[in-house]
Amino acid sequence: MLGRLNHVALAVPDLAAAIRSYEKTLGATVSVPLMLPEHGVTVVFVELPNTKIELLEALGPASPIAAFLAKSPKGGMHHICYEVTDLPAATARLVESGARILGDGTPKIGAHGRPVIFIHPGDMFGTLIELEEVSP
Ligand SMILES: CC[C@@H](C(=O)O)C(=O)SCCNC(=O)CCNC(=O)[C@H](O)C(C)(C)COP(=O)(O)OP(=O)(O)OC[C@H]1O[C@@H](n2cnc3c(N)ncnc32)[C@H](O)[C@@H]1OP(=O)(O)O
Ligand SMILES: [Co+2]
Repeated sequence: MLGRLNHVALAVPDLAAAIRSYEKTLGATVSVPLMLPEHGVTVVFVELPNTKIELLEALGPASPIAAFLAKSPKGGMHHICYEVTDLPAATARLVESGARILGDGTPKIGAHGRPVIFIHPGDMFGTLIELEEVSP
């Protein structure tokens, strides 16, 4: 069921500062900021040879990142995203196993323009897990 690790997401209190640090200090290639109000985030991707780092800043008062930063003001690891080729089948297996799918339980379109879901961290041993559907 699981494919590649699509990204590791880090919540940051100041995206501009994080971009500068990744570009200047780590010499990274960072995408341009993308505002995604439907997710309550502004996001950039740090390209790595084997996966991506997603840097997330809160967008709007209802942002999940704002809630995260209220508990961890300096930021931190927010979620990891696995690729799957059949999101409906993966979702059905998770629901059948008793895991909670966050939001209204249906996929949203993520930053890559593909369907994503999130699994409640309480049902994944304390880590927020995102699944992103990719073509087989
Ligand atoms: C860029 C677009 C897209 C992509 O394409 O990649 C994204 O990645 S969007 C990213 C932002 N969107 C989301 O995170 C959506 C899913 N998240 C949520 O629904 C909520 O953030 C949450 C996970 C339900 C947490 O809600 P919150 O209100 O912040 O806290 P709760 O009190 O309800 O938390 C319950 C429980 O979960 C623990 N928690 C909270 N956040 C995390 C986390 N990031 N990782 C691990 N655990 C987390 C929290 O501490 C609570 O634990 P207990 O107290 O033990 O119950
Ligand atoms: Co993500």
